Amino acid sequence: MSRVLRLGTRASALATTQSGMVAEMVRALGHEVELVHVSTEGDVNRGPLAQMGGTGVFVSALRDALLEGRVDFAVHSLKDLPTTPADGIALPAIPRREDSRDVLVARDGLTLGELPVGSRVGTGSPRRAAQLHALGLGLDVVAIRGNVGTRIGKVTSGELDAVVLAGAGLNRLDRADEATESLDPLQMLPAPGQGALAIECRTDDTELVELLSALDDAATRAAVVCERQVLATLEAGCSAPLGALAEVVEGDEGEELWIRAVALSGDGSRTVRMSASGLPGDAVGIGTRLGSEMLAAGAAELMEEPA
Ligand SMILES: NCc1[nH]cc(CCC(=O)O)c1CC(=O)O
Repeated sequence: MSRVLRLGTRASALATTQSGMVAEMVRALGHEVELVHVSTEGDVNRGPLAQMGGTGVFVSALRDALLEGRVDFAVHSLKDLPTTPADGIALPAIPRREDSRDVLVARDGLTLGELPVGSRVGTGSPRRAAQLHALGLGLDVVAIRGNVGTRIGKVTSGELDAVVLAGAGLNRLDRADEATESLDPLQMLPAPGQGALAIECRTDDTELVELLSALDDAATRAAVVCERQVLATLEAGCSAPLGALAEVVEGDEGEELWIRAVALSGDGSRTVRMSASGLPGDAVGIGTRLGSEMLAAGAAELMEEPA
């Protein structure tokens, strides 16, 4: 391709790092890439995300820039993408996911189990808050927002005893060594799509759709499609108290997809926890089945209960 490819990115450290990683992947395929900054409502407005129209606040400005031809492609954290496809926007690549787990960054190197009763643990995520409450450790869950640096700063300053963050974000910012524990998904299931990147471009830019599809990882795509199908079936948004984690593993008869999911009441006192498995090619079907079973068990009503 002879043109220079313009990669639209938000200005945050995590967004520019993720875009930089993808820019390198595209350059490795032999193409020229330049980064173009685009600001979004989620960056400008510092209020609680849940009051900002919920899903997609970080996403729509980049999609507008794509559709208006100001940029050629964009990188999102997959977990921030609404489950409904956008008109004119293609998702040619979901690169290989590395760490999907949440991590704890606590004072004095503490793990979750070592935090004393009454410890102040910060998170802005209803999913993380509900799962923290559900552990029954007597933690005081404090609502916070801000970028990774701001959140960790509240532990460094002594304002909080710990915060919970996506491990992938810390790894990408080269701050993985600040995590004091990677949380076992048995205790803390991640958000659907957590840790995976989504690369978007215009559907009608068929040349670029084809080029970017070289960066797609089929196993990661199957896993996150399944996780997001649970979310869609439960008609929940990215800020719902819902965790889901799927993996493609080698079984006796070839590849199998496994998924675990949990829906919680806001205060974590009630949970619907279920799992399913099947063939990776049936990721949508597996996610729909699991979501339907969770609905039948009352998951939708649970998630509406306040914190
Ligand atoms: N909610 C914002 C957000 N969107 C994606 C990530 C981390 C990177 C990822 O999950 O891929 C984060 C930060 C966090 O949850 O700690």
